[in-house]
Amino acid sequence: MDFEKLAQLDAADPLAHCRAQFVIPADTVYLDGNSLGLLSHATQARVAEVTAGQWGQDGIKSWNKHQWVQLPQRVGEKLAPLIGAAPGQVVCCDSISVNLFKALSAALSLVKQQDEGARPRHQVLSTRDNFPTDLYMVQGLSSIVGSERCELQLADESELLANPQAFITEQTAVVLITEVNFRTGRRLPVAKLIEHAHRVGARVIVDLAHSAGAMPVALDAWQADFAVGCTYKYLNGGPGAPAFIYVAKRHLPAISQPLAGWFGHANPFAFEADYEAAPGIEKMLSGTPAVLAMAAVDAALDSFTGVDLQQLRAKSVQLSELFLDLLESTGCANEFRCISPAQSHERGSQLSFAHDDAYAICQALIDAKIIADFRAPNYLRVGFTPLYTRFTDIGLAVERLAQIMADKSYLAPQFQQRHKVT
Ligand SMILES: Cc1ncc(COP(=O)(O)O)c(C=O)c1O
Ligand SMILES: Nc1c(O)cccc1C(=O)C[C@H](N)C(=O)O
Repeated sequence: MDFEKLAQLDAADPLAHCRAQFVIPADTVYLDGNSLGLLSHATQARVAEVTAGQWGQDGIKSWNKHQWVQLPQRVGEKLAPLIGAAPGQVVCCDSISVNLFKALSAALSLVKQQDEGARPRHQVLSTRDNFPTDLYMVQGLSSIVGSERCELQLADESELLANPQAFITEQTAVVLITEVNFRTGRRLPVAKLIEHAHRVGARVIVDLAHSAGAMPVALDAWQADFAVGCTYKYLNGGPGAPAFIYVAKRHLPAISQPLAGWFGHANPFAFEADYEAAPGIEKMLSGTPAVLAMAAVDAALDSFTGVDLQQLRAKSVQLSELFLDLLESTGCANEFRCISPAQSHERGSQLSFAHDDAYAICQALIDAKIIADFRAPNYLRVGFTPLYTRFTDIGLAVERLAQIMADKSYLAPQFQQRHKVT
């Protein structure tokens, strides 16, 4: 491994300075930011301040004094430029799953209004290989409103991309699409799918779980209708950090959502018996914000200040290409089947490899302080977070992977037992 050359790449990296903002686990190469991003020093300090300083010293006064009440909007506005959204369209709240439920209901009622009395369409089109929670939320909503109002229709991802018109039809009410496939890392052409959907009057919900903070996203330019995403992956908001939801401004006056909690009320502190939705994006809120967790997200987003997202994407591609090149040069690439697309523009910020012993290989890698992850049935995933992953890290990861494959140390009994949840 030519570590001198890798050090030169690190020295020339315009984002190299970002790494110092993070707490990097000792002697560890962390390639799992696609599942849980690392802690930043600023986040650590903010959580301490909000806990001891604000909650500890100011108690209940903090809702006003430290503007806890406005956190969902404030964090939403801070996040908006990272996903290509103009102000007034994003709030931070709940989980992706819960936000999907709200977005699905809102999108279906929007299409019903638009179809005015004609037999309302009810199909929600998604991909079979989507992250399961996305599909479960459609199934859950369907069990409440009935399949005549909401019915999940599944398409094979490759077939949908090859022939979108065959799947996105006049019967389609909503297209629910995740930009980057969590298993394969395949990046779907969202703008093109939105165009197809709009042509037949369908609305689109985009799941940005594996996009936000990893690459430029252009929700407004794409004319997306709704979007959801999490903050615990590439945005480094922390375990279980609250998610976000985007609603295009043009839809805000017409839409409503069923989880109509008091934080979405036009005047929450009037404590009125009747619900009146807030006029703006606040109507997507439900209950009290998780202040400590949201404060962590707020601080984590500061590490994107001054970061050019095109540069971020360029580094992500460079890191993934380097991984593939180095793996090839070690001679062990052919032991794996790379299930991620060959072309970098068709990938997110991860690579996935199929191998019968992927679970054990992943455990052996973790034991060697290379943090990757495993997804059933047999995929090894490595994620690249351009803010803190160095080119040198890729060299170390591939070197150790090659070693594990050469000495077959992954066959040791301690790596075989499947007892881990992630
Ligand atoms: C594409 C996608 N959607 C949704 C989720 C999860 O959503 P939630 O925040 O509700 O756990 C994940 C990963 O956890 C994901 O990869
Ligand atoms: N959200 C997660 C969790 O609460 C526990 C373990 C993993 C996760 C994940 O984020 C999984 C992730 N969406 C994935 O791509 O597999």
